[in-house]
Amino acid sequence: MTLWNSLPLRMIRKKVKMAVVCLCFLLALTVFYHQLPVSADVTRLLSGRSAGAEGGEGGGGADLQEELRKMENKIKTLEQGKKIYPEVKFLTYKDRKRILVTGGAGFVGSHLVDRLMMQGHEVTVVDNFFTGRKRNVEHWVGHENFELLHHDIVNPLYIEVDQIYHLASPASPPNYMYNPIKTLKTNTLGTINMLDPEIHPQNEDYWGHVNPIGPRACYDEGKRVAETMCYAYEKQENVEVRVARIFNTFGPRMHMNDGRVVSNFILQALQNESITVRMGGQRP
Ligand SMILES: O=C(O)[C@H]1O[C@H](OP(=O)(O)OP(=O)(O)OC[C@H]2O[C@@H](n3ccc(=O)[nH]c3=O)[C@H](O)[C@@H]2O)[C@H](O)[C@@H](O)[C@@H]1O
Repeated sequence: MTLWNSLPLRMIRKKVKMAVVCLCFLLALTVFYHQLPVSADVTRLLSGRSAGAEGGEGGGGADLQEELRKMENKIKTLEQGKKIYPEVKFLTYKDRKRILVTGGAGFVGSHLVDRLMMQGHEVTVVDNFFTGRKRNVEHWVGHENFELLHHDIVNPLYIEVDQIYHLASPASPPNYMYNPIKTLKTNTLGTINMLDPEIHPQNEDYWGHVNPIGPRACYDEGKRVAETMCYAYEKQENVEVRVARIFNTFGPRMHMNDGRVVSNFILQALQNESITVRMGGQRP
């Protein structure tokens, strides 16, 4: 055995090797760190000095601090569960109305809700979500002027409001024909439940094609009875009533498979299909 290979010397050799490896690693780490674009800013931030103070130009540290402050505020807002809502007008107690919108989670109803909320009113939506979707009104959920109730208007609802917009009803043919009895109940019993006061949609010079037994009768007749009831309440109980008959409304939030003419046309056009015009275009 030579002196070089003796045990103490072998141990010293091992330690020297390890020290060289550690030094190389530290050297590589330092080079890598100085190549990171944020390293200078982080160093400045940690030492509390701005770029301007250090180099006499720029002010990048102050920008970074501003960004950090903004991010902190965002995190705080998220932690507090605060949501950013569309801007609403402020109405005084005298002008602000408590408004109930039945079917407010539906296509037309949800746009009405947007308008009323932005005008500064207190809005309560009642919907059984048969065709409506929470997502149509989710941008208001949690707002102090907004309330969403999962309720079927066929059952009475005791709630004190100044106005009611009554839109709860399946509107597209496949939906209202799915359960004709329920459609009739919603438009008759549901309307009675809401009459105190009442406003509901359907150009008043249109008198329709009356067919009390056809597949669409559940909707048509239901709406007719609902109108008759509204005016009976107006005459007998002095309930202030407005009736709006809307036709073939279309726009954002409409169901793709709504089944009515405009959405059918749009869908067919988008799919590069022929557009279906029934009865020689006499009626949609
Ligand atoms: O064009 C029209 O004449 C129709 O316009 C709108 O209907 P629309 O918004 O197009 O249809 P949907 O998106 O299906 O909205 C109806 C809402 O009523 C709700 N609904 C339906 C049925 C029911 O029993 N209860 C109830 O709350 C649905 O969930 C839905 O949110 C009105 O809501 C209908 O009353 C009207 O008949």
